[in-house]
Amino acid sequence: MKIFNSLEEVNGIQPTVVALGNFDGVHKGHQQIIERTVRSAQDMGLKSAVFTFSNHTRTLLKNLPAVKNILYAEEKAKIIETMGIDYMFNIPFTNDILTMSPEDFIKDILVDKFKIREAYCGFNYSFGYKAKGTPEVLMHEGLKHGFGIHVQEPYKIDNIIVSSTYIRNLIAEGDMERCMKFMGRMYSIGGEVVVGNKLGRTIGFPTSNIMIDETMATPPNGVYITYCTYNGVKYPSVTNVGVKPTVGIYNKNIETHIFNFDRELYGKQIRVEFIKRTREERKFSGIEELSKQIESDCIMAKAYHREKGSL
Ligand SMILES: Cc1cc2nc3c(=O)[nH]c(=O)nc-3n(C[C@H](O)[C@H](O)[C@H](O)COP(=O)(O)O)c2cc1C
Ligand SMILES: Nc1ncnc2c1ncn2[C@@H]1O[C@H](COP(=O)(O)OP(=O)(O)O)[C@@H](O)[C@H]1O
Repeated sequence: MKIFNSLEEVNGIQPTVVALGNFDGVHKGHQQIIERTVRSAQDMGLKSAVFTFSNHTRTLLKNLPAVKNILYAEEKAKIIETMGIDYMFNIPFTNDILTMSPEDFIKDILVDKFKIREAYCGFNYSFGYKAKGTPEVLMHEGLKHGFGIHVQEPYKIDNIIVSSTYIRNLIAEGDMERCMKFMGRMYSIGGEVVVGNKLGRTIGFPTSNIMIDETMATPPNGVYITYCTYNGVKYPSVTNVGVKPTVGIYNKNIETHIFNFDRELYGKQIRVEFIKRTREERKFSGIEELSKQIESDCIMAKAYHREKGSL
C-alpha cells in the first residue's frame, strides 16, 4: 500500500475507487465499506484507496473536546493495508480544506487529485465547509464529474449502529468482549517494555510493563485476561491496568504476566490484546494479600486460556 501524507505528494497515480471516512478503529461498519471498495476496484481494474485526515477534524473546530483515538495512524494504516487497499491518502486537515465548499472539495481533491471513478462512504459522511457536503451532494456532483457513489447503510449489531463513538465507550467501560464483537478485532495496546519496580519477579509474577498514552482511548484500571504478542508469537497472559495502589503511587500503565515464559523483554516491542476484564484494581493490605490475589487471577486466566486451547 502506498501512503500519501499530503496532497502535494499525490502525483502519477492510477484512477481510483475511494473509501471516504475517518475509519478510527476500522470497525465492522468500516470494514464493509473498505471490503466493497477493494472488490469494486478489482472488478473495474482500478486502484483501491482510502481517504482519511491525519489529524482529527474536530481539533480544528473550536469548542469541541479532543476525541481520544482508538488506533494510532500507523496501526490504522497497517490494518487497512491487510484488507488489500492500494493507496492511502492520509491528508492533514488544514484551514484551507476546512473552508472549502463541498463542490470545490470534490472537484479539486477527489476528481483532480485522486482521479476518483467510484466512491464509497457511510450514510453519515460529511465534508466541506460547515460540513455541508453530504452523500447527496456527492451523488449530484458525481453525475457531473462522471463518478459513482455508494452509500453504506447503517451497519448494526444487536440492533445498535456500529460506530467509533460506541466503541470508545465500550473501551472506557472495559467491555472488551463487546468491543471485539463490534470492532471485529480485539482491542490492543502496543509499546516498548519499560523498567518497573523490579518487584514482580520477587513475588513470583514478573510482568512486562508498557506506558499508557492517555490521549488514546484506554480501558479502565483492572485485571484482564489477555494475549501478549512478542516477536510474532502470541502468548497467553494476564494483565493489570492501573496505578498499583498497594505498592505506591504511579502513573497508569499496563503490565502483563506471560504464562510459561521466562525472558528479559526490556526495550522490546510487545502488543497486549484484551479479551475480558475480570476485576477492578484494588489496594491490598500488603504484598502478601496482593500475591494471593494475583495467584487466583492467574488461575482464572489460565483456565480461560486452557479452555480456548491457547495454553
Ligand atoms: C494479574 C495482576 C493483578 C494485579 N492486581 C493489582 C491490584 O489489584 N492492586 C495493586 O495494587 N497492584 C496490582 N497488580 C500490580 C502489582 O502491584 C505489580 O505487578 C507488582 O507491584 C510488581 O510491579 P513491578 O512490575 O513494577 O515490579 C497486579 C499485577 C498483576 C500481574
Ligand atoms: N513470565 C513473564 N511475563 C512477563 N514478563 C516477564 C516474564 N518473565 C520474565 N519477564 C521479564 O522480566 C522483567 C520483569 O520483571 P519484574 O520484576 O516485574 O520487573 P519490572 O518491575 O521492571 O517489570 C521484564 O523484563 C519482563 O520482560
